[in-house]
Amino acid sequence: MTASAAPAVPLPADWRDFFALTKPRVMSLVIFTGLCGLLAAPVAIDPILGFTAILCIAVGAGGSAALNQWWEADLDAQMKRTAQRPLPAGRMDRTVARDFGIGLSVGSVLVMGLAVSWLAAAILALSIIYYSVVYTIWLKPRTPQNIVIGGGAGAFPPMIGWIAATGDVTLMPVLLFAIIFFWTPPHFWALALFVETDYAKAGIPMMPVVAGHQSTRRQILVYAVLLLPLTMAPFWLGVAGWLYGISALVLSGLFLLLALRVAVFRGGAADDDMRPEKRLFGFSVIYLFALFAMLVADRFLIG
Ligand code: HEM
Ligand SMILES: CC(C)=CCC/C(C)=C/CC/C(C)=C/COP(=O)(O)OP(=O)(O)O
Repeated sequence: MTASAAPAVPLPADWRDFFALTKPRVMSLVIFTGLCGLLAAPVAIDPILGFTAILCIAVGAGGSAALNQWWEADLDAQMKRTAQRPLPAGRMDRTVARDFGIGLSVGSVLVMGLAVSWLAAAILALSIIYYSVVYTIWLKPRTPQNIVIGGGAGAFPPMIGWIAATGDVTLMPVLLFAIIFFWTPPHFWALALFVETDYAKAGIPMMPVVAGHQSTRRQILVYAVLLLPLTMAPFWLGVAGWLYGISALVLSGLFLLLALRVAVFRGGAADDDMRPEKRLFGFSVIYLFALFAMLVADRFLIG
């Protein structure tokens, strides 16, 4: 465990620190994919219940992010990218962050269960435990495959949204899970390549630290190749229409080109020039937003 020192300085935590503790920028995509899962489902959910379900996904994701930072405060203090977070910067007491994380997590699961669906609540609980315990405490410090296995946590929200609307699991939510699962390694390894020195310093066995640049780049390419048929599957299987199919082809094609640039062409960039990686990371976020948005557009415009 990395939780130890309580800061000796006054703790001027305000609402901005609590908000930051929920990793709002990262979780925006988690919440968006959850909303898309709910809207893409073939059953229209009552708007108040739908809003409650999304709120629970947001609050649960935020709670698990707070627990992640409670556990990793000492690690975060060692990395430039994370050193200004509320805990390593000493603006908040650790137990407050822990209790905030537990409160949000438990509250979100209970409200989801009582108001929407206990199956959705169970999967929300599983995602929270997966991120804050299985990934953060167990996998992240132990194996370079941490995010491949841990990626499951972030892949559940569209499934939760779908179940909130329909009450059951069919092929489509499983495909949506698989898309995010296979998207996560290129998303994260691209970032890990350009912040690699930080992870090495903190002793975290991220893939670029353990396997080196070239091996990580090749693995990014493998996942990008797999993503193309996987994102096309809903169209091929007839569970999404042509608007989604064309969008998935274009978006996954671009993603693959950027991954090829990372692993093969490099567009003239030298090995230590991480511009191709930065571009792939930036596009990975736009890619997932756009893919899920087109899935919903397809459902409403094409049927
Ligand atoms: C185990 C899986 C994942 C890992 C290890 C990971 C890691 C990261 C890290 C370290 C960052 C930089 C964040 C920062 O310093 O602010 C980041 C950014 C981001 N991640 Fe992930 N991520 C994962 C999965 C996901 C998933 C599943 C989603 C959404 C579906 C997601 C969405 C985002 C977004 C939107 C950003 C950009 C935030 C910004 O605009 O700065 N990530 N990710
Ligand atoms: C509904 C629900 C519970 C969703 C959870 C979603 C989930 C798994 C998100 C993971 C994304 C994330 C913030 C990774 C950060 O990795 P890190 O914690 O290793 O990054 P850091 O170095 O920035 O702390």
